Amino acid sequence: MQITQTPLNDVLIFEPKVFGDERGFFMETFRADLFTESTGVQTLVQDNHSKSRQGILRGLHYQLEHTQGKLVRVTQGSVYDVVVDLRQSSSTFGQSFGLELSVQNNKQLWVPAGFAHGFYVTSETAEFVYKCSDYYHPQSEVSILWNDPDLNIEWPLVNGDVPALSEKDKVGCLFKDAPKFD
Ligand SMILES: Cc1cn([C@H]2C[C@H](O)[C@@H](COP(=O)(O)OP(=O)(O)O[C@H]3O[C@@H](C)C(=O)[C@@H](O)[C@H]3O)O2)c(=O)[nH]c1=O
Repeated sequence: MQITQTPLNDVLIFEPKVFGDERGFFMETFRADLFTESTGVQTLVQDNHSKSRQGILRGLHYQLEHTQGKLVRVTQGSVYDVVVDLRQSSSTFGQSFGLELSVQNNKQLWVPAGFAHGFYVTSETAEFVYKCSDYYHPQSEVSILWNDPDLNIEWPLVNGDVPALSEKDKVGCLFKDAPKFD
């Protein structure tokens, strides 16, 4: 497993070593020892799996209570994945970082607690799988608008289209009005 830093504090990329042979491939996708050593997080308690069509954008989400760190990856297709640092004490507060996660590159992104997270599906369909450090808490969930003018995220929109959003994400809040972390 190769672990690399990103431009945002505490956001890490995990790249498993892939062993290919005539049968196909093998890779370790998660090891608690390496994970805890590099993130400081002891336990991941919930696994999620979603499937989306091309042009779907989910995000930018976070929970104010039961704040979740998320170890995210793609098991089919490709997405553009984005994180936003909402921690006012962080030197990268207010900055975003995006990268492609795909079944080809096998990259996993560690999204620490205190970040908003979202992704846009660039392949025909994509399956998205992630482990979370705390449980779903819809009462404290916040959605920030994908096209917030202050964040100015460069989504790689297919054919320049407007992304398809859930009703909740259509009425997301602006970054400037979003509740932040200390
Ligand atoms: C996230 C989640 C949703 N649900 C339910 C609620 C709802 O009926 C249905 C779909 O929920 P949503 O529309 O919120 O799903 P989705 O838009 O995929 O939400 C996810 O987006 C990405 C970007 C994240 O970072 C995740 O943490 C999560 O917020 O699934 C759960 O039961 N448990 C969960 O953990």
